[in-house]
Amino acid sequence: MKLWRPTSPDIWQGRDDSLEARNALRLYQTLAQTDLFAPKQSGIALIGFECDAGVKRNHGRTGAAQAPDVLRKALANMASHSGHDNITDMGTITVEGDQLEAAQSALSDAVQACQQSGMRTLVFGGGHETAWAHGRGILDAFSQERVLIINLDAHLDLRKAEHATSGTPFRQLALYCEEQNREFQYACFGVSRAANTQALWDEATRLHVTLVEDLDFRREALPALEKVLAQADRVYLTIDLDVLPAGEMPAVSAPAALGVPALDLLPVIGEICRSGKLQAVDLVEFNPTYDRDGQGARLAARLAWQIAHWWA
Ligand SMILES: N=CN[C@@H](CCC(=O)O)C(=O)O
Ligand SMILES: [Mn+2]
Ligand SMILES: [Mn+2]
Repeated sequence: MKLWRPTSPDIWQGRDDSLEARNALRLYQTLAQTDLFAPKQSGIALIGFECDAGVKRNHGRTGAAQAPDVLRKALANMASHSGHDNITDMGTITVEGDQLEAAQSALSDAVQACQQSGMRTLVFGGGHETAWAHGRGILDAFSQERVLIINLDAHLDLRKAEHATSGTPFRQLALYCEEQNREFQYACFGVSRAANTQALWDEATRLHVTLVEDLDFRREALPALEKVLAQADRVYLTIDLDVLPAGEMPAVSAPAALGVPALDLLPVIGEICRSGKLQAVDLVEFNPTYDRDGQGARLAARLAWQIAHWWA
């Protein structure tokens, strides 16, 4: 398949404790690998989207294209508990030069095929241009259902632009829903008023976006979540790692000035996982160039670990 490659065998490696006990296993030992064009009937499809062409177009700091394999490596050595033996690594979609739209179409098609086959999708981006591709795949897979998009992000990513960037995915998904006469159900939690212009804020109001600001997160996130979940059949959760405080997550293109700590985000993520409606998750904007001693990768991998555990 063009624009696709399997994960190299040296990525899924770690410590071997298996002589201590049969269940002393780590994730690299319980994970399966298969080709992207051969989805299974259940479980979690882990797909990499090795792309920062959208970040580049959005004048951001590139480097997110290196994220998928760095995140896989950080996940590999974590202990394998319930849910982790459900993960199948289906390799990585790549982008050729500035051919972002072709890579996004490849990801959308792969996501739709995995979902229609019975798998849920966990995508390691990539810049937030990942979300136009992942979200479109989910909307296409569930064309008769109400799909709620939950974005944990300092940014609204509702920019107007002639072509796709990392700042436009939710505007693109809104237009896609409008073309199909579907309701655009978008909630952005942890958003920073200081990191979004009034024009973007006005666009969010026009599109009836549910907003929970970083300042109000502790008080408002769970009640707001309950409301939006009640009106949805399926949920697509996209986690832009710049929602975290820069001290916890320096490894992003646009670090947050304030941010929402992981320990505040996790109860919200837990509720989403337990809703029974969660179909798709991605972690985006991780940029290894700016990591410190692998701490950012470890935190991002722990979020993925926790989601796979709760999802089960
Ligand atoms: N993915 C989105 N990124 C932000 C970047 C903001 C910045 O560079 O400061 C956005 O477009 O709003
Ligand atoms: Mn974003
Ligand atoms: Mn962001």
